[in-house]
Amino acid sequence: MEREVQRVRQAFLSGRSRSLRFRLQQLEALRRMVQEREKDILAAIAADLCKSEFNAYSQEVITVLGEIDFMLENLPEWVTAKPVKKNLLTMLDEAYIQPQPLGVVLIIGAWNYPFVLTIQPLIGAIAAGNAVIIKPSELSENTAKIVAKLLPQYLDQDLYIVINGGVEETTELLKQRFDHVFYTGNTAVGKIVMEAAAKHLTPVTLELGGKSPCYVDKDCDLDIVCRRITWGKYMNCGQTCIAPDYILCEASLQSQIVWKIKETVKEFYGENIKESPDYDRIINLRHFKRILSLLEGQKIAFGGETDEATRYIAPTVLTDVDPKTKVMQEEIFGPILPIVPVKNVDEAIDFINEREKPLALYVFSHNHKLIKRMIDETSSGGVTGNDVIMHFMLNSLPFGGVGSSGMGAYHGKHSFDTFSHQRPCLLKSLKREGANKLRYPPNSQSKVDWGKFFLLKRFNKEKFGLLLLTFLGIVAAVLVKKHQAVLRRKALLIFLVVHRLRWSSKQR
Ligand SMILES: NC(=O)c1ccc[n+]([C@@H]2O[C@H](COP(=O)([O-])OP(=O)(O)OC[C@H]3O[C@@H](n4cnc5c(N)ncnc54)[C@H](O)[C@@H]3O)[C@@H](O)[C@H]2O)c1
Ligand SMILES: CCCCCCC=O
Repeated sequence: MEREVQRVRQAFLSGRSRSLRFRLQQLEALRRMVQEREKDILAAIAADLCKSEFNAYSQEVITVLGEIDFMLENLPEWVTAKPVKKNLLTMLDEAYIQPQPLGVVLIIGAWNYPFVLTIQPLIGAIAAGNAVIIKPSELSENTAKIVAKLLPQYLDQDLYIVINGGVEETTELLKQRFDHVFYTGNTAVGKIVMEAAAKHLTPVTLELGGKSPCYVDKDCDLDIVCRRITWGKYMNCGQTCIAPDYILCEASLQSQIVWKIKETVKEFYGENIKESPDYDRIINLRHFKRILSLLEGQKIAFGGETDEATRYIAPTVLTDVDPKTKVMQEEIFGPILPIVPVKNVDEAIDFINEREKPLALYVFSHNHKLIKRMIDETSSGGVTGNDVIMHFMLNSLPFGGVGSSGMGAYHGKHSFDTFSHQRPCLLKSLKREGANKLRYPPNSQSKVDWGKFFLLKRFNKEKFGLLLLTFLGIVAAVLVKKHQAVLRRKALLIFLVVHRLRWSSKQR
């Protein structure tokens, strides 16, 4: 493992990942890979999650292609140095921020969207000029294999490598020194990753999970609300980090919501859900059993049918759920939707604030003020009002958690920033030492007054005249510097005229 990381570091130190041209080439090659090998990629995702090719394409491949296009379009602008505002002390100097790559980045992916959750961070890391080691999730083994097979066929083989393996390999990998670790997965492992990274003082981005609440106000079009919730909850069989985990609503809405979600499930997946190509399966038996255990003691309004052999769990809704029960203590990450009745929006806000900060928050209401209030009075990684999931799709929005749902963010420019160091650069001249002497010892009241003037723009009245004079001197110096060429030409002209006149008078 050490040797592998060393090889990638050497490739980074060669400097070839840094040029804009190289980054664009690699991103274009990655796009070619996705387009030319689309069938293989879709087949691998399908094998891991019993997913149709349509679903795999629209949930994963589209996002990857969109992200590459966005990077290619904007990268030339992002990589350029950005001049910054200057103060009186630096007005004659050059000051700018230069984004630079961090170095060798480790990306640890999760299994639930196994392609997009490893390739989208990779796009950001390449765009920022880094070398990358990718560790896909071992649970989605088909996608892990295809990623390991295809990337070396299209990308630089020493700068971007895939290491496959489980807990043992990841533990070993995490002992190495990286310049950034980007982890997607559960919160418990997030702590392990952060602890390992801390040993090298390596910064981390943690894309974690949590229970994302969904508040449904009574001032709503429930048909539309329930269609949107049904789509976001049962997509990928509920195995979505930002799926609405549970519904909070007034008790009077409960039965209507149950009825409308049930009708929508029929509309989406037909009478025989098991036969629907649009309904996926649970990743493995461990998760299947974990999800089933959440149903114990609950009132099932509809759904609840299961098939262990195919890891099928029907879209399920639970009503009158007691917040103290197991289903409300951990992230569900499956197709079970509890409804927890609350008295009003105040109680919903308190309910959310009494728990860990979620990855997403959803609020449905015609009342815009109510949505704004929920946003102002709660905290979560991201928010979508009157819909679910959709903030993930807009790459101008940073995607990430807060508190126990994660730290840091990515997507679009936010990925570029995550994988870059914003290097502050100040370029001074070795001239103008007079002004610089003010900061050298021995110190004095007069030097402090100068400091106040330059940095705080505060004047000592007695010395105001002197300061004004100095300021005018600086302005004059700036003007002289700016018009140096013109002045030099004028002086030369005067010199020539004077000499000519003296020469003429001598002749006479
Ligand atoms: N915020 C996001 O973008 C996002 C996206 C997807 C999933 N998630 C969250 O991830 C969770 C589901 O994923 P998961 O954790 O089951 O995925 P997982 O089991 O695939 O684990 C994620 C990664 O961690 C590694 N790993 C597992 N145990 C480890 C250990 N002990 N030490 C070091 N590495 C280890 C795995 O090899 C894998 O690459 C959910 O909580 C979900 O909300 C978050
Ligand atoms: C439709 C794509 C959603 C991806 C969400 C990522 C977290 O699981």
